[in-house]
Amino acid sequence: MGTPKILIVDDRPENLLTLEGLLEGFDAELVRATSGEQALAHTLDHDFALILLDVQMPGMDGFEVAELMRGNRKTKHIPIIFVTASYKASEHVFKGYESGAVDYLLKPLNTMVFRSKVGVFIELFQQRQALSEKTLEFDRKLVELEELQQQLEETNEQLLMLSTTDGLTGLLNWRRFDELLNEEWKRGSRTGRPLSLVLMDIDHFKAYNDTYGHQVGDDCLREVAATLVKIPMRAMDKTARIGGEEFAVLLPETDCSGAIEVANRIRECVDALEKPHRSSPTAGNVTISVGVASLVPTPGDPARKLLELADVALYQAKSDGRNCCCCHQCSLESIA
Ligand SMILES: Nc1nc2c(ncn2[C@@H]2O[C@H](COP(=O)(O)OP(=O)(O)OP(=O)(O)O)[C@@H](O)[C@H]2O)c(=O)[nH]1
Repeated sequence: MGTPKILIVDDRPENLLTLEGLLEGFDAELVRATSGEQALAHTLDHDFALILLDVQMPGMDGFEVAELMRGNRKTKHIPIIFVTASYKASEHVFKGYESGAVDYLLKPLNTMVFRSKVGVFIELFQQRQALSEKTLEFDRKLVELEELQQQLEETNEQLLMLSTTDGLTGLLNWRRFDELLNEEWKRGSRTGRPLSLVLMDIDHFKAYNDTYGHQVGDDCLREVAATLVKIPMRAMDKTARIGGEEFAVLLPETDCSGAIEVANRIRECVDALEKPHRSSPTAGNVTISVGVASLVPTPGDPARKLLELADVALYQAKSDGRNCCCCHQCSLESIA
């Protein structure tokens, strides 16, 4: 906090000296002006705690100075005490207050009264300064807090993303898929609408890895995942990588025939990639086998039931020669 400044204005140097004497002992810096013009100029360079203003001065008098100060945004809040020897009854006092003065003292000044008034204004100024510093600090802290909050939200979003996403393919991971399966199972139990699951497994992927290397195997997994993402599906359908070379699509409110349609589309799209797989005993390119299961969820049964049925269908598709779809509901008949 800076030392409070007091502007003393009087055209007579001896009066300025008297004021200085009366102000002795205050922890304040005194700035002097011998005319109204000089006083106004000082107000532009300093922030005063108080102005002691002589009324009668040649040129611009004290009232004019006060009026001009009240009209200016930077100076209108500065308290003014008019100090004058001329006492012309209440009309002058009134004029002083009208122009914005906060007090009006007559010469000769009563030392006790004068000093106690000045003391009050210095204290007020210091309180105002302390308040504005606290306000600034508070604003700074508020900005810091908002930044921290934003960082926290971003970190939480990233954490959530990491905990629900498969790092290799960007698809949902097993953990999230399992949650969704349970949620949709419960929803289906309430609505009585069917829930379908399409389970996919890349054929002879061990041989693919052995032939082309693990890195190329990873690229292949990404490519299959990207193909799944491109296949048009409804917003509520969820695609996940649920195991090494195993993928799943959860299809809420979809019956068996709808799920078979999706399953065939997916299998055809992967086949159409024509991605070479020279060590595949069943095809010259990367293919997938697909198992489909569809159920109207029953409240007492676990959601895993759907997964188990789809798994049985997938096993059947593998047994049927791979690169095909099997549906559990269709008596495990191969459908492609
Ligand atoms: N590159 C790569 N390979 C993986 C990843 N996860 C699992 N695998 C491999 O996938 C292969 C799966 O092999 P298997 O379960 O024997 O099945 P498969 O060779 O695909 O044979 P079928 O499923 O019967 O057609 C294993 O060799 C795993 O090491 C992965 O993240 N990246």
